[in-house]
Amino acid sequence: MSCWLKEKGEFIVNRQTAIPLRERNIILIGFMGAGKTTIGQLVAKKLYRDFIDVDAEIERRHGMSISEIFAQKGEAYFRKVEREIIIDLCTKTRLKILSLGGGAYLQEEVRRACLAHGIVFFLDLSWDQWKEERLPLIVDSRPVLKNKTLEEVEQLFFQRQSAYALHHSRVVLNELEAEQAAEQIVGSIKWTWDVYEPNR
Ligand SMILES: Nc1ncnc2c1ncn2[C@@H]1O[C@H](COP(=O)(O)OP(=O)(O)O)[C@@H](O)[C@H]1O
Ligand SMILES: O=C(O)C1=C[C@@H](OP(=O)(O)O)[C@@H](O)[C@H](O)C1
Ligand SMILES: [Mg+2]
Repeated sequence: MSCWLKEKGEFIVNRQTAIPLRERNIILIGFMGAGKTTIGQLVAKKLYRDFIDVDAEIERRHGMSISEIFAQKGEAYFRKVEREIIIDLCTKTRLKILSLGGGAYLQEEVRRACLAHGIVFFLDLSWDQWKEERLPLIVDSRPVLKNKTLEEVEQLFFQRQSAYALHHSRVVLNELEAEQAAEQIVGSIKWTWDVYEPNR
């Protein structure tokens, strides 16, 4: 398989897809509360592109919150809808900034579609920082955290890392403000565009 490698940003892009790099969707993955929605919005603004938050899109289509969908239709239903929407967005849209829900990327079909058609950024945050700073902010709004002990959440956090490791580029968030993280993503993407698709 031929690929591009940007060592500094750990940037590896599959060249087999015909979509030019500049047109590919930029996809943010990572654990819940890492900042995918917040940072995705900022990246979209900086690049003058449309932003789609997959959770918000699911809520819009159902007229229900994610918590209500989990409670009334169950997690398996939510995962099916999330998978279908992401595959649809990956295969039918370009030039978007997409923020996934933290569990979406655990599904192999989702990973395959994202890696083949988009440019995937992993927003990486340490467990200690997540536990201290993010958990209090999101504990009431994420149904996956409901009725779990801290030990169980920690287990989930580390279980998911092997899926998140399958990315094109990683941003280490520890200590970064959302604005700084967005700047880093934009810098990395522009570098890649200029190096691999000059004169476009
Ligand atoms: N870089 C950051 N530094 C501090 N707080 C942040 C940062 N990014 C996001 N947050 C806060 O963390 C919470 C979760 O952010 P969100 O964007 O919803 O994450 P995700 O979409 O990954 O679940 C929000 O309250 C948000 O304001
Ligand atoms: O990690 C998960 O399983 C989930 C993460 C949430 O999105 P965020 O990652 O944006 O919080 C949302 O999709 C749902 O509550 C399930
Ligand atoms: Mg989100």
